Amino acid sequence: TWRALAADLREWRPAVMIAALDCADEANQQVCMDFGITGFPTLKVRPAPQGSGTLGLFEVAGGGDTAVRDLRHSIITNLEQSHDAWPPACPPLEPASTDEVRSFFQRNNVKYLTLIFEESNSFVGREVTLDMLQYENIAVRRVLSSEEELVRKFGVTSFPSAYLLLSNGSFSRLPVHMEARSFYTYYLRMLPGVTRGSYKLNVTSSASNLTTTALLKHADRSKVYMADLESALHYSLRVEVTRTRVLSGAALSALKCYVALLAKYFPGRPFVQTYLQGLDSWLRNWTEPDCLTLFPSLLQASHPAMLPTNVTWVGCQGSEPHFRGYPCSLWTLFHLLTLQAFQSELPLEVLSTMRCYVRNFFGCQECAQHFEAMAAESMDKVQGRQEAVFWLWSHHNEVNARLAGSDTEDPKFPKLQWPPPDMCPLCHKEESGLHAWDEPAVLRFLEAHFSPGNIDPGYTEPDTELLARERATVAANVGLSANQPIERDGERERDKEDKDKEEEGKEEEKPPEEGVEGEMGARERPGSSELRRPSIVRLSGRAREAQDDIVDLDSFSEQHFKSKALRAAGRRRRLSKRDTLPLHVAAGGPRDFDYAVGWERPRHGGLGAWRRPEEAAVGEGLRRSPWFRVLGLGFSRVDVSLCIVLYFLSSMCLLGMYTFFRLRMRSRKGRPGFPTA
Ligand SMILES: Cc1cc2nc3c(=O)[nH]c(=O)nc-3n(C[C@H](O)[C@H](O)[C@H](O)COP(=O)(O)OP(=O)(O)OC[C@H]3O[C@@H](n4cnc5c(N)ncnc54)[C@H](O)[C@@H]3O)c2cc1C
Repeated sequence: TWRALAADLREWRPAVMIAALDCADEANQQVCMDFGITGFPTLKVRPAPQGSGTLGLFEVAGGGDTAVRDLRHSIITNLEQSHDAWPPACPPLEPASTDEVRSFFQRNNVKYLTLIFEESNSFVGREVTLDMLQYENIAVRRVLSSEEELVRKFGVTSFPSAYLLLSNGSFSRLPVHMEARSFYTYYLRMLPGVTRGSYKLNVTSSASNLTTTALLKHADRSKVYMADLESALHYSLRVEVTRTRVLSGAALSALKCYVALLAKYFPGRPFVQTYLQGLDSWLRNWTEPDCLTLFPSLLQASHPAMLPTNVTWVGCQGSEPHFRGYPCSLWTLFHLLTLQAFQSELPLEVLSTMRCYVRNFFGCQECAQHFEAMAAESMDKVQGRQEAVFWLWSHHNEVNARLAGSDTEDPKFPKLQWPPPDMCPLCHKEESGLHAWDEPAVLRFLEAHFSPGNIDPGYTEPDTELLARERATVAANVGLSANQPIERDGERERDKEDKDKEEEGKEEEKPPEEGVEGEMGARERPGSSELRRPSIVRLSGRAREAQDDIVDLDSFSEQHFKSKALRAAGRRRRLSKRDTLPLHVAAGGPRDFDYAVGWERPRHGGLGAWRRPEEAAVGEGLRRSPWFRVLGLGFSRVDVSLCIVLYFLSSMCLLGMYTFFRLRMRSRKGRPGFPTA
């Protein structure tokens, strides 16, 4: 549709230009967000900027099925409404008056004037005007049927009809076979003396059809690649979800379900799992009034929380950048999850989450509509876990069949009924001369193919490099060099001791909210009218105005890790006086945890399963510390100790005075009694 539209409006340049922007490409994420694109295809009209430089965007229509004619009409209507920013190269589109026509040749140096008589709701006149924009020696104006004087003068009997006026005052009706745009345009372009202008579109080299065909990575199609899965997570959470301007209601629930599912079943690297689990607990509770209190316990998890930010397609690599990639990885991810959830009590757990995700976030709107239609037809009928696996497999094959031979098919990776016979010979059989699937064999194949053991870590960034980079980022964020320990024993320790005391004093003096806010990003401040959001909620430029919540998963990871390091630094400060445990997480030293134990993770362990006893002890201490602050009412430890000492001394003093006076009283009472005898 868009290509047809661009071809149809080619002659309208320079008044109207059609440009395509690939919003599926992460490199265009910002500009697509600025334009408010939440799915594609979407068509936006941007009037040529004038003075103020404001965009003044308005949406014309969405949906690839909209007819080119309707889109063309919408563009004209929107052009006419944008009085403030009339494109400089756009001819007048409003109807001509009798006076204007009468004096036309005195004011314009052209050979021909074409008048198209039409009803007010007709677009032919304006379309032909724009079609002839690049042609010289001719002008086109529309005249409405209500312009009686002109209608009478030209003897117009039907609408639309076109009349050609010459500068000598003679006129004639255009002898066309059909009163239609293309017939008018063709006739006018053939007139003697009418020539095409010299307008040329400035095409920069980047706009030309240069495709960089990178060397294809070696991929074994019998494997599932972790690089594809992590790229899918990155793209879905950081690109696709953040396109949603208002994250509330159904979209928020869909995100929560999606993240909860990932946290539960995604067989990822431990730091990715920690990231997902952290995000899940945060999202799960963020509407509750006390949700933020759960966050500190998460920060005590010893594993760094991280989701790699690079996109690397391996099993989903296309022969050209616009083929395969993300949609392929999303299918792969959900197949994997249906099989990981095989023990789940809820057969629809994965499918309904996928349905919600696709409906709310999947950028390809056409795909989302097709998927929703399939889901509405039969998804609810799924009874058991095995049926859920089969439902996704068979419907994916349905999509493969529909798309085979379409222009979205990568010629190097044709759409097949999957798994093909060479991948799973036992999956195929013949029944009465027709192909049939052997379902038990298919299930066995799917279980093996989408098992964690079949996930190839190839092309993922090695854990050590990723963590080192992350540490460097965190260290930079907290103002330390990557190789510099946050604190060393001995000299540095003693030098810092006094400073520490000071800082501790200051820290203890802070009201309890501030201490917590430092870790969690935000908290309602007493006296502040505005409820501050956790720092993992980013307000995008546009959303900021409307105060819409956009969960910024990048900053979630960053903040999570950074605050963990900050907290650890604080914790270390306190611990360092008692022992000399090095702080490894941010210091770049050997890790005090072993996360590279493989891809498996404790299924039901949750966060606690990753915690070590000493962390639990430290956690206890930290959990108590806010109470200490509350009881201390802002006094430092020194203040409290002095109070206790003074209290003790004054008590002793009182006790001494009491004993002294009591003894004296006794001795006085006894003295007069002696001489009575
Ligand atoms: C929900 C959804 C709906 C979509 N709808 C459309 C649409 O309407 N129109 C459109 O043009 N594009 C649509 N797409 C994209 C399209 O389906 C492909 O994802 C895309 O064209 C890339 O194709 P591919 O060759 O990489 O393989 P994909 O079809 O994406 O498959 C990815 C991988 O999954 C495996 N696989 C293939 N078939 C199956 C199966 N039946 N069961 C299990 N695993 C399988 C293979 O290893 C394959 O490499 C949709 C994508 C999704 C996620």
